[in-house]
Amino acid sequence: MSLVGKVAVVTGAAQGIGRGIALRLAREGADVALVDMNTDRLAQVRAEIMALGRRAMTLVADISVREQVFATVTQTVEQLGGVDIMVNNAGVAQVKALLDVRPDDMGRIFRINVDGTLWGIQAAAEAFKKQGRGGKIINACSIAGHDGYALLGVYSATKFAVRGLTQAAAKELAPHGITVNAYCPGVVGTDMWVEIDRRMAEETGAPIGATYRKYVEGITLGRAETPDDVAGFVAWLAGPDSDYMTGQSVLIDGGLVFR
Ligand SMILES: NC(=O)C1=CN([C@@H]2O[C@H](COP(=O)(O)OP(=O)(O)OC[C@H]3O[C@@H](n4cnc5c(N)ncnc54)[C@H](O)[C@@H]3O)[C@@H](O)[C@H]2O)C=CC1
Ligand SMILES: CC(=O)C(C)=O
Repeated sequence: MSLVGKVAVVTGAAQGIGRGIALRLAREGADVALVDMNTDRLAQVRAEIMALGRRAMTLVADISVREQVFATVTQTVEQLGGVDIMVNNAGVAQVKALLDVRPDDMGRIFRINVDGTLWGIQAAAEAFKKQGRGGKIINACSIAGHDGYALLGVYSATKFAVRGLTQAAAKELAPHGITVNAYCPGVVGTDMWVEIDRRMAEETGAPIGATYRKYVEGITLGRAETPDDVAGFVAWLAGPDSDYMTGQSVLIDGGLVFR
């Protein structure tokens, strides 16, 4: 257990990849503050973590609102005694042809995926600097932050932006002992992909399930990714073995994209 005595904040922790990360960090010994807008599911994840013998708290917040993100970190420090790891995981997808995108389509997804990630970086960095013992910031990127995908163009743009923020923050925060990295999953069978598949069907006329199957067929390891596949890597990024790594957005996708 590499994270005993550490406190982590995980956004988008009520389900999917965020839930998987929160549980894995707790299994590695961390206490966890769970941030999301889905109150009921947050409470379930909190109960799961407490059953593992770790402390857990829930914080209902919209990560696109800067003050709310700062409040989650402040409350974590007050209630769990500090903060060592910030996982900026929450994000949303959007399926739309680029030529159909209008100004209203741009705002929300950028506010959540890009602004929300930056507010998380800022809030964590402020707390880490005050504590004076460094810290780990870990952002959710995607294969779509390495390649642009048809009908996922605006989403891809947000994830390329996350890579840029990750690199710049790594450079700005290194003098404070803070590392900043990102994980880039491939096709993880969460609610996000159920919705992507449904919207792809609407946009292309493909049957429900066909887009998901097509993406999965491209995975070298021959199966879709699970939240646990992502969580193990994030736990490594959160732990001491990644201390010499910063500014990286690492593909953890079963061999879907090769770089
Ligand atoms: N599912 C996949 O195949 C992949 C997902 N990702 C990224 O991983 C992250 C997690 O994805 P999934 O678990 O699949 O998604 P999901 O849709 O299953 O879960 C996302 C969670 O984030 C929360 N959330 C959304 N907007 C929020 C906001 N403004 N404030 C607070 N919480 C908010 C939702 O309530 C939900 O609990 C996202 O950043 C996504 O872009 C990256 C690559 C692949
Ligand atoms: C949801 C996501 O990032 C992809 C490209 O599958």
